Amino acid sequence: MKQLVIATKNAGKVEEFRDMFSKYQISVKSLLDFDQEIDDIVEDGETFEENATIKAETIAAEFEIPVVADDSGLEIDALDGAPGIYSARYAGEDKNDQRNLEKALRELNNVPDQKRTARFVCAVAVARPGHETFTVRGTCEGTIARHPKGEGGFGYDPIFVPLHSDRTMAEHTSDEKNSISHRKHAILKIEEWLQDLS
Ligand SMILES: O=P(O)(O)OP(=O)(O)OP(=O)(O)OC[C@H]1O[C@@H](n2cnc3c(O)ncnc32)[C@H](O)[C@@H]1O
Ligand SMILES: [Mg+2]
Repeated sequence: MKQLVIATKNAGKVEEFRDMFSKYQISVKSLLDFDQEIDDIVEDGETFEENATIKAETIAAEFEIPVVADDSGLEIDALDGAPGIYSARYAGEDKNDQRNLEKALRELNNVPDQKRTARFVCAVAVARPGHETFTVRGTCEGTIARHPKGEGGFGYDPIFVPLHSDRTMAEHTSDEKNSISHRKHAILKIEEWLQDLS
């Protein structure tokens, strides 16, 4: 079994990468699996791609191994793309999913249904010692619901209704989410690289 390190401390992301990488015979290790304490990486880039690159290159340099990183978030059109790259800390430094989605709903309180369009964005960076880092981007279009619903997924999933669905992402099974998500679309773009990984 091939192994790949995902430079994330987000357990929800880890589970999705694990599920989606299993078909490539790749087992996933994350920053949650290291014995030593790994400091939080400062994500001070201006784009999802810059932040994914910072995370991947930090860990690839530290451990001299190939690393994949994910920087993702929710862009809400009526909020000019917010929370965007600031999605994790939208409602404060403690990165609380529930408070983040409540804040998004509050901001959209007076926004009518047809103007509640949004998308999930996922930039994936691949960093290897001695190689140029590259990034890909996947998106998932949808709208923001009036109220949170569902128990699946993580983050903003309870308020995001993907296009062509009448359920929130949190009401989708993990297999359903992993077939339409922004993360899935990003991973499809590195499929060849994943297949060639030794
Ligand atoms: O940086 P790492 O350690 O990977 O973990 P993180 O949780 O800080 O991750 P990001 O910096 O990429 O921030 C992503 C934000 O977007 C949210 N998000 C990302 N993917 C999502 C998904 O598939 N469903 C719902 N929310 C998602 C997530 O909850 C965070 O608030
Ligand atoms: Mg982060």
